[in-house]
Amino acid sequence: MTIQLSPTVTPIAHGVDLLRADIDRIDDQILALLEQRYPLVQRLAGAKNVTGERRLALRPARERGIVERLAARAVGVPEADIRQIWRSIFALSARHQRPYRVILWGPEEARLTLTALAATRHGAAVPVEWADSAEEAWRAAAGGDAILMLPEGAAPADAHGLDLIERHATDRADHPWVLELGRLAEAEAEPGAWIAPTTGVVAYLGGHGSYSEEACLRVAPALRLLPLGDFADVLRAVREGSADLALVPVENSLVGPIEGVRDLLGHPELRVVGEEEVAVRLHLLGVEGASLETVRKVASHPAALGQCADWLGQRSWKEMPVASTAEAARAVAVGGDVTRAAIGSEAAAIWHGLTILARDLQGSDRNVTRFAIVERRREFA
Ligand SMILES: O=C(O)C(=O)C[C@]1(C(=O)O)C=C[C@@H](O)C=C1
Repeated sequence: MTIQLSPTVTPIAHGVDLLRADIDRIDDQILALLEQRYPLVQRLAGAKNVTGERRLALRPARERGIVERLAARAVGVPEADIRQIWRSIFALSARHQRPYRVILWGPEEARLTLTALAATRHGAAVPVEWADSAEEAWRAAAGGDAILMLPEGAAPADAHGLDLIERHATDRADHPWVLELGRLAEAEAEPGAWIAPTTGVVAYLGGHGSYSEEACLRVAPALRLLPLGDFADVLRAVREGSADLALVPVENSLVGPIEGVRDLLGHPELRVVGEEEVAVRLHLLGVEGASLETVRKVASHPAALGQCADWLGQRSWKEMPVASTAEAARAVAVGGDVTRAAIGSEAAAIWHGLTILARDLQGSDRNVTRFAIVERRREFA
């Protein structure tokens, strides 16, 4: 759309009036476009179901995409100006979709920086409050209706459960970075929009024959597999860069959320980029010579033991929770003991040379585990 402007060469006495008339015409156009933009934002609120959960309406990845696209098109408007103008639009739009406030926390010397940053980032439309402690600030943001801004390193010990919205550089040596954190929608990237890398390393729990391995092979078959001992190690590998991707189970249709994973996923340097569902069949695996009569102890990951609770309830075997189904199978194979069995997949039986003593112990025909595909946030990469 091109707007008809007055000729630029005008006598100076009339120049100001004519220029202002042009500016008024452009402002009318901007307003007319905002009149069209606002209802679209409202409709998006419905599509995003921002009232359903206590989570922010803000979508930082989408905001970055818009600013990048506009900056690439711009000729005379600097990128910093585009970012500043659209930040106000985004903050107002998000606030119309679902009200939020900004909570600030930091030492005395960081207060000016934080106040100024909150104002430029969210504009005057968003209420700003100071918290009395780091813990209080964190709790407020974890409630889902507030954004927390604090200098890097000022987070309370053991803090988790918030997503990184943005990392702002400041001009202060004593607090060079301010983090902006909040509870974002589960997978901020649209499901399906993520494209698996074709080189690199994928970390997962367990080893050969685990369902996590199956999830990795489905999602990113070209990547080198990096099996690790527990969920904390798997996600640390992504944060520290020794893996490009991690796959971790978050929920199983029979036993619900997988213990401990959700908290670890809340780390601000991590980002869930997609999901993969894997149908899980669990079998009893033993060494040669073992049978249902010889077994006394059964080892597996607690979630797998839980999925077989009905079947195991009919026996008086001792249940041994271990780090993963693959680890259980490995230990049984190495032990060579007919009184011990593992619960795991057919692939685990093949990998470890075990015999399947009983099939499909899971309590339902439809036993599905949902895996999160996790990357390091771009800001930290
Ligand atoms: O795309 C969305 O999800 C929106 O809510 C729209 C919009 C926008 O104004 O463009 C608003 C807030 C979000 O942070 C990102 C984009």
